[in-house]
Amino acid sequence: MFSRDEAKQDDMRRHLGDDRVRFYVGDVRDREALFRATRDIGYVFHAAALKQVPSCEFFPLEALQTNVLGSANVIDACERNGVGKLVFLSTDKAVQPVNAMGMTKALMEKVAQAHARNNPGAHTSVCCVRYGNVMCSRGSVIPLFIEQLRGGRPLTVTEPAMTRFLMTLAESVQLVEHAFMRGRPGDIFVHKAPASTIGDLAVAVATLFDVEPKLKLLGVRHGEKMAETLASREELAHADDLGDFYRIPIDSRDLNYSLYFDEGESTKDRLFDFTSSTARRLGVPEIIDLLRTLPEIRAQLELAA
Ligand SMILES: O=c1ccn([C@@H]2O[C@H](COP(=O)(O)OP(=O)(O)O[C@H]3O[C@H](CO)[C@@H](O)[C@H](O)[C@H]3O)[C@@H](O)[C@H]2O)c(=O)[nH]1
Repeated sequence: MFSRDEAKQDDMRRHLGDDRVRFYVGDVRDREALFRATRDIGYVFHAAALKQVPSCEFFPLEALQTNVLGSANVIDACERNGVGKLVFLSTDKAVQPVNAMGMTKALMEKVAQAHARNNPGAHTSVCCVRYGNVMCSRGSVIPLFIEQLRGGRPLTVTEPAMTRFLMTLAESVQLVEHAFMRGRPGDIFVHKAPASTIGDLAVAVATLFDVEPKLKLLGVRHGEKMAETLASREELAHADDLGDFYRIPIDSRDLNYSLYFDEGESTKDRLFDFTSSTARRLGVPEIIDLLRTLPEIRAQLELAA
């Protein structure tokens, strides 16, 4: 476990109570600290990131240093220490990005793909997963809505028609496991997640906690999109459909495009971006059913009972 936050590490150390887990305090910006932490390690899951959209808008160079240069450092440390497999965690906000967080995550994906393309015999195989919103993750909108309900306050909704993909933590872990088991160098894996509007999500959370929903509209925040995209049509044109997932392989052509003149991409015209406004849309009853499956929500419902 390598991270900057010693308090969270301490919580996890107590929670796991397992001396096979080693903890390193450090920052992915620090190459030597990473090098020390990846010694004698078989596999690495790289989740370190600046991930809050508004704060990255105010401090884009901080996002660049952690999300792009830090990720390059992770690859470098893994290569130097002979780590076999590396999975990068990315986000739907990296596709056709409009905010600094998404732009830096898009560049992180490019760093992983360039490593795969430029080093065909590399010891370390790097692939990526792209998440949508993980329901109930720390600092996200569902725990915020619950806190607002508990305080008897209205739910602050940015824009009711805005849509987001909904993924459970269990599904996001499955996606990482899938990439870990099946990923080839440079692949990007995407879960075919359903989506909802934020207005419906707010109503579903209030209904579940048996409160008459009252919404306070905030307006779209810095750097937000009305809908997110998990895979672009250009990517889907050459993606493999794996049932619950798409695998997007690297474009392995070299820079000599004339060699590929005849290949064309005839399927592209028939495809659409996979976005949270075109994905399977969950209505309020379906969102409630999904919320009921989450351990965090169950615990909150027991508290409220
Ligand atoms: O008071 C609030 C806060 C947020 N929202 C909306 O709720 C949705 C989700 O917001 P939030 O939970 O803050 O997540 P995002 O800003 O979408 O970003 C999260 O989800 C991304 C995946 O899309 C991850 O990459 C990010 O790290 C993670 O913070 C968005 O449509 C917001 O506009 C509200 O309506 N009211």
